[in-house]
Amino acid sequence: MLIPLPKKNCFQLLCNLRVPAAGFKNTVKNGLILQSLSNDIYQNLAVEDWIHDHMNLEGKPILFLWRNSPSVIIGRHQNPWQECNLNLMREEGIKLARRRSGGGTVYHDMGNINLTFFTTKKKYDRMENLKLVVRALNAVQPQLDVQATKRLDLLLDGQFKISGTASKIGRTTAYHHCTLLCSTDRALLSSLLKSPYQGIKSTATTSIPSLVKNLGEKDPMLTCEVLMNAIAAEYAGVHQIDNHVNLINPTDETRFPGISNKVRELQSWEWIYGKTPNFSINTSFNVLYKESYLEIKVFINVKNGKIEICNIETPDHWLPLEVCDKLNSGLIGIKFCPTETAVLTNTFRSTCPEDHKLYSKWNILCEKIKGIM
Ligand SMILES: Nc1ncnc2c1ncn2[C@@H]1O[C@H](COP(=O)(O)OC(=O)CCCC[C@@H]2CCSS2)[C@@H](O)[C@H]1O
Repeated sequence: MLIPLPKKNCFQLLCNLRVPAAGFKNTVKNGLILQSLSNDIYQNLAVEDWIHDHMNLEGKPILFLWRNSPSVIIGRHQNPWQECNLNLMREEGIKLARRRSGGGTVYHDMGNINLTFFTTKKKYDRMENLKLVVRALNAVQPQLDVQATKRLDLLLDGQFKISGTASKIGRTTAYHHCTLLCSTDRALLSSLLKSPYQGIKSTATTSIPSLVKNLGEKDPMLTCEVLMNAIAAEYAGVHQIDNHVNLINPTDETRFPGISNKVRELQSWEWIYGKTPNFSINTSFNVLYKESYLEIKVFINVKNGKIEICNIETPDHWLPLEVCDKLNSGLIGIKFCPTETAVLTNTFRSTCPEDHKLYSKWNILCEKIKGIM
């Protein structure tokens, strides 16, 4: 539930984050620089939502700087099964988030900076923002060859992506957010952003993979801290504001009334997986039986993240038809996720008669089905 706050007051709330000094309100009139104290992707995305929903940015743009612990962030209209390796993410404890803006999937860790440029819809200008970032980079290292592309990536040496862009345009307010790779784990980035799932058909937005590089690999002086300060200084110069970075705590309900509800929504299964555009999976796998392989065919249709149609076909000399049908009908309506499937298949398993062969085939089948989720 949104707590309706007059938009003007919200700006005062944020202005007051700084130790109040005489004349402070005058010095922040033309803009504000914020930096999050949190490294939690859901909390930081909630700050973006909160500012977008509550602030009147007329004549007062905001730059928000933030970093996250390891997370994969998909675009608003994407399919996580198509974009990333969910099994690897679960193993490595890497968070998955769906953002409100469109576009492709990126990986964040503490070696990646995120910049959000909030403005009125009228003042929204992504190329200007990227030029500001390029100037800040060149102020630190004049020899860097960084250029913005037509699709608003930043490329290093004409070929390596160091920044990706996305945006959200509301009725009156807009934001442009982008990443900046300083010292991200590139090996992990590329293994996480490779989907192992076969046979997915969907209309979801697909990402555009690029060769990536860290600025720190070019010059070790280019750390996240140095670059955040340089960008803040350039922003302050452009907007003629005090070059002070206001540290904010996204869990502070007195500063951001209603923010915990936003965090909860961003963390929910319904938002992350449930908002996936409808899709189907048409695949098959082999199981070894009496020294030869048998093919198991799977067709699953997923609507709002839940299984709508399920058609698993096993050779009936391997698994009795009624057992397979039991699985097909049991899966309908449940979340397309391994934990829900495990609950269901464990319940079935316990109703299995003391038939060890059947029990083991059932196990193999259930593990394979969970593996595609
Ligand atoms: N952190 C990061 N920075 C730059 N490029 C990346 C990153 N992670 C992955 N990639 C590369 O970009 C493509 C996807 O490119 P694609 O163009 O499809 O998508 C984007 O760029 C989206 C940028 C979203 C920025 C938001 C800002 C705050 S929250 S997330 C991916 O396959 C990798 O090759």
